[in-house]
Amino acid sequence: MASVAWEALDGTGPGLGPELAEVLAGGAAERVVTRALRARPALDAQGRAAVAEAIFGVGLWRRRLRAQLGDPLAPPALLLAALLRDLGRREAGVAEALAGVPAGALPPPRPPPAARADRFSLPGWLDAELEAAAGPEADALAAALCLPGPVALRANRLRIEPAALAARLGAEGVRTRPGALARACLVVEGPRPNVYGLRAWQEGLLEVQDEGSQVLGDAVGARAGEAVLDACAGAGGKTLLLAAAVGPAGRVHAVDPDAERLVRLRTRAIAAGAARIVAVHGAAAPAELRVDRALVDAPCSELGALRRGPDLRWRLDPAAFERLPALQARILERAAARVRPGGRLVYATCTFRRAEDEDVAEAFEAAHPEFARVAPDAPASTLTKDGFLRTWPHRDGTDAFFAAAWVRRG
Ligand SMILES: C[S@@+](CC[C@H](N)C(=O)[O-])C[C@H]1O[C@@H](n2cnc3c(N)ncnc32)[C@H](O)[C@@H]1O
Repeated sequence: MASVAWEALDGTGPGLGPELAEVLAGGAAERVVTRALRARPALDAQGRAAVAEAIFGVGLWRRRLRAQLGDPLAPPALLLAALLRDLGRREAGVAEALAGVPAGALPPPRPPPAARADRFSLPGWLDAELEAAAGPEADALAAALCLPGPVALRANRLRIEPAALAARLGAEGVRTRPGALARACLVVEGPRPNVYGLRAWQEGLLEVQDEGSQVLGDAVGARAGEAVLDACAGAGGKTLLLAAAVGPAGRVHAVDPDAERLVRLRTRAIAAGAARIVAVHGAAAPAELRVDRALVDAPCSELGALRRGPDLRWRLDPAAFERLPALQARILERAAARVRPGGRLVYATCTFRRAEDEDVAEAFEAAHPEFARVAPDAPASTLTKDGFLRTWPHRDGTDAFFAAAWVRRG
């Protein structure tokens, strides 16, 4: 926050009240930022960045700013002034002028709040989830969820190996290092590039994909020539990784009830040179389909991906999580029926809620003795003592993911 060029808000900050109010009332910050920038076409790059940071920053840090101000009803412009002073480290007078509040409107600064929910600006229910999931590491997890995380890329191994891609990207001015956990991962070092403007992206050599998501795809352990079911394929993040793993002699069967996502998957598969490998089935796989491996990348509360949107935590309704375990169990059950004897089943989520992770996995195996738990195909550092997979933002620099794997006996 301190490194943002806040001075570029000069003249713009005082007009941001309606946009800040919209985000605070539950509007999606990404959309509000897009509209705010469209309404101010004369802004230069620094001005645009400062407006975006102001809206995202107030959206994310609202609870902390209210605590710092000692005022739960502080108006949006005062929250912006507090953001600039307390997190942006500007003088009070400068912060007030940039935010468009009267001089002296900010109360004297207070030390950072002691309570985790205030310090890391967490809704109370999320604070409790972090405590339950991470215990003594909850503070570190909370801190990591407040940062955007690195840009991770996946080399499309149908076309290029990671080392050769790193060289190509280097020639385009993008420095990367190999990911620590996933086979085809490169992590961008230095400033965030415009990935979609890169020649390498236009040639279908890479995808943007969190390293944890790549670890999940790798965990399926798909081999050349195999048939794999991607039972919750969505727009195909993992489908394309699996397509590269099975190669031209294999097949990935993509299923998802969201037709719009499947359209995007199809487009991406064409761009990646995987169109002949991926069979897109719609909401259900053909009744006779049997596969070597099945992945259930289940719909979930997505708490592990909260770094991706600064306002997400304030827009979630925890009451909506109640229905998830039953839905997850149903999808897992359906996918399990497609796995041939000796084949492998992987259940995955991007959340750290036990009710959607271990509890679903353990209930499944209790009902299905024909499935034996095995360690997911993943680096040892990501495996728990119970043989599940977990990645963590604060430990691994990835989103938080969970996976369980089984082999069908017989
Ligand atoms: C975590 S997302 C999948 C992300 C995707 N695998 C990827 O890597 O990009 C979960 C997906 O489950 C799908 N879904 C929701 N209900 C479902 C159901 N009953 N059966 C199968 N998939 C479902 C959603 O449409 C969503 O695309």
